Amino acid sequence: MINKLVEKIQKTNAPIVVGLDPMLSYVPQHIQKAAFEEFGETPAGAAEAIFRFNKAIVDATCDLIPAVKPQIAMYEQFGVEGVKAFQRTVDYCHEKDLVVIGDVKRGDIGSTSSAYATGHLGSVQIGSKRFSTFSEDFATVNPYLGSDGIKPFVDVCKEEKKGIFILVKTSNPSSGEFQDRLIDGKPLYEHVGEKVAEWGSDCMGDSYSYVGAVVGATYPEQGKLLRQVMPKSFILVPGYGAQGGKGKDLVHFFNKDGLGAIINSSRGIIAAYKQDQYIDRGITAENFADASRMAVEDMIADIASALH
Ligand SMILES: O=C(O)c1cc(=O)[nH]c(=O)n1[C@@H]1O[C@H](COP(=O)(O)O)[C@@H](O)[C@H]1O
Repeated sequence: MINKLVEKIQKTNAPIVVGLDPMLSYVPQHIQKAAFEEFGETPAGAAEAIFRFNKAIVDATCDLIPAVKPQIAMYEQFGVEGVKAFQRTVDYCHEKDLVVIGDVKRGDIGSTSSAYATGHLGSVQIGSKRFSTFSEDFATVNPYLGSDGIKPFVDVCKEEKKGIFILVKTSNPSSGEFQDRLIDGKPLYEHVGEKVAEWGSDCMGDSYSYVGAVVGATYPEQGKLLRQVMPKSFILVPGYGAQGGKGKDLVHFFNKDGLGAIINSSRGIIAAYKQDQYIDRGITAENFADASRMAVEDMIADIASALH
């Protein structure tokens, strides 16, 4: 799957991910109203509304982008119905030939990580049959439990040719509380980056490993260092747009081959229709998906101009 991700980035010339984080408050009223008329003001109604919202955004952007990243918390808040909307979203994005990064941030003791890896990336045995259930292409993984929490994900990645992105230096304001703590003279995130390089060394695609890292756009200096520490790992870079990251901050996340990083924006794309800059260009809640397309085009141009 890492090879497919690289190919799709090269084909679209767009190292970006559209983050499908559909808070109900981002879903335009006309979509909510139609879903509620059919399913009521219920979790099923909300789930239908967020799926319709996602579908419109995917339809408007899928020819421009290599990948999407649905964030499962946004769906789980609606319980079982929300999880069904997550699954429908994953399946619809696959129909559109997009690489799907499940932002599930899992990680536990080995046996439990193994079940997470099976559910999200692998297939589950039921009697004499096997089923692929969620079937994302990549999942985000939390490394706090150490190697035995990671290994089951790596094993499934090897079998299924899937991939993971391991949290190394997160984009949020408090990320330094633990991640920047010095251990043996080096920050914790650097130790984790070294482990990511080690875990990924025996699961290589053509040019990059199946084991990638998450490093926030909001920490460009750390990104520069981690790029050197993990030369063969793809870096998923959230924090662009709504969290303040800009194209110029991203230059050192990429390798000399122009690859090695994929930048996520969620609210900046899916809620673009609420921004003045797009309202000024004729956007209303009715044509919200056109604003998402414009935001994708603007993001691609911003990153390209920073890299050249
Ligand atoms: O793993 C992630 O994707 C992630 C890691 C991180 O360090 N920071 C971060 O913002 N994210 C996710 O990336 C998305 C960012 O959303 P926006 O700030 O709206 O672009 C959310 O889904 C976050 O959960």
